[in-house]
Amino acid sequence: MPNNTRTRLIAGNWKMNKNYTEGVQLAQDLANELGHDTHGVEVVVCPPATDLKGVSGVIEFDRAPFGLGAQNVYWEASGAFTGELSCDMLKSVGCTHCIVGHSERRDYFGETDGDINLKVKALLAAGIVPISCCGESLEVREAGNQVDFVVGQIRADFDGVELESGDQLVVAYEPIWAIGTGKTATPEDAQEVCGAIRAALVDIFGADIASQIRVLYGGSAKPGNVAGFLAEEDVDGALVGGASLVAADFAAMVERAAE
Ligand SMILES: O=C[C@H](O)COP(=O)(O)O
Repeated sequence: MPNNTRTRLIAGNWKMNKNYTEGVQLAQDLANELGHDTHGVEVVVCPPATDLKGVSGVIEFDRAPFGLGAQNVYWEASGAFTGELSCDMLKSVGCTHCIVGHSERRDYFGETDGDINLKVKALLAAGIVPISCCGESLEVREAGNQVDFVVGQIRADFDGVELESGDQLVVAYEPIWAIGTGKTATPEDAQEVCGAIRAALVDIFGADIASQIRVLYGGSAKPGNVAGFLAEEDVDGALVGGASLVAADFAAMVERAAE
């Protein structure tokens, strides 16, 4: 278990996988694998928008021990924004968390730090916990600029953001070169950047709040390597892509986090 007071968090990002029927099935399989006790580890799954209501039903009726997160949100409350979802819509289907700033949204859909800043503020105002992603490209890492780059993202994404407590926000460090590639950062690589993220959070929010914000590692995390990341002082969990699509693997990661 961690030597700090932060509750470990294992979050699954299903990305654009699993239709409604498959998503409900995966949630039920995960509920069966986990049983009713996650031994002090918080678990969240983030299915595609079309699956949210169905997975919410599994959480409610099967008493599944995980929370529900969306993968995206728009900051306006309502109106003519075709294709977008508001915070209120996410809340109405039971979302407690929402991923923002994933590198896939930044790279493929042109999301900027300014967009992410507005999304973080809208989610906080709605009482939804943002899982705010950051991470450097291979080019940035090879130039040795990963810490400066990620701290710059954090400062821009949280500019003007105010928190009352550290459990309102989660940060996920995901080096882009490690996402879905099978190449993982080493635990030491993760700690270098997650430690710098924590220091930046202290600067932005103050030491008390920053000490309670969970910082996750993401990028080819799986049952066989997650314990190494969790052993690092500033890594409080994982944001899991591919391995979250296999109930037994994701449950095994939760088990590792409980050890
Ligand atoms: O949000 C999750 C990350 O992009 C990691 O994905 P991955 O575990 O498939 O590498």
